[in-house]
Amino acid sequence: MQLRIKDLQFKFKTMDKPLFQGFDLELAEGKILAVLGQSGSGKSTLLRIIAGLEDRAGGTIQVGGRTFQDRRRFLPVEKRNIGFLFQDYALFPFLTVEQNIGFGMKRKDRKRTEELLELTRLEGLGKRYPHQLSGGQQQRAALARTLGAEPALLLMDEPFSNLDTALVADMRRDLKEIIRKKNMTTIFVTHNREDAEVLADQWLEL
Ligand SMILES: Nc1ncnc2c1ncn2[C@@H]1O[C@H](COP(=O)(O)OP(=O)(O)OP(=O)(O)O)[C@@H](O)[C@H]1O
Repeated sequence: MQLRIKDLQFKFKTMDKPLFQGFDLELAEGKILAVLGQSGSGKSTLLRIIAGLEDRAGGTIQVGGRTFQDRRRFLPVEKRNIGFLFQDYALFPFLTVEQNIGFGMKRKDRKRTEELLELTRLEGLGKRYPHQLSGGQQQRAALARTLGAEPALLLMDEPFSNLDTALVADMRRDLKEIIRKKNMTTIFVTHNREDAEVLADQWLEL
């Protein structure tokens, strides 16, 4: 299993009831999990806990054989090697697409940058700045940057919510193909059951 969560416990200070209690989850390498559920059910919080952005969760989290947290340890976010794709793309506006992709890499590598540009169908657009790209291209550039860091797990929070509906079907297909080619273990949050139907191998209702 690429991801193992055992007996997760989590509650925000302001809450009476825990958001997670005795929660378990397993995901095999290369599989795509869709997380669905009503507003406020804890979807984004689950991603934040896995990424190490919430440090008060109980239980065990292991990714790629590494323990992110257990009773004794808590690995900080920067040591977890998690790829996070937000709905607002989070590209650096003052860096070109190539520079954005290079930013995530441990060692700058021209060849790998070119490969990622090709994989995300951005050949020839490497020298552009994010504002010179369409929404779908920005989304793919953000994915290329995230993949450049070779994450052990890819987390996406509502990856399609800022895209025009006309683009969503293409983007779903692109994303699926890219994730499959890279054999990326992926968790994504969505409100849209169609996203889950097209993209996911596994579903989780929170
Ligand atoms: N920093 C915080 N402090 C206290 N409560 C919080 C905090 N962040 C989120 N919450 C609460 O925790 C619950 C889960 O929030 P979360 O953002 O994980 O939900 P979600 O399922 O992603 O919702 P949505 O579908 O609306 O994005 C909500 O009730 C929210 O109000």
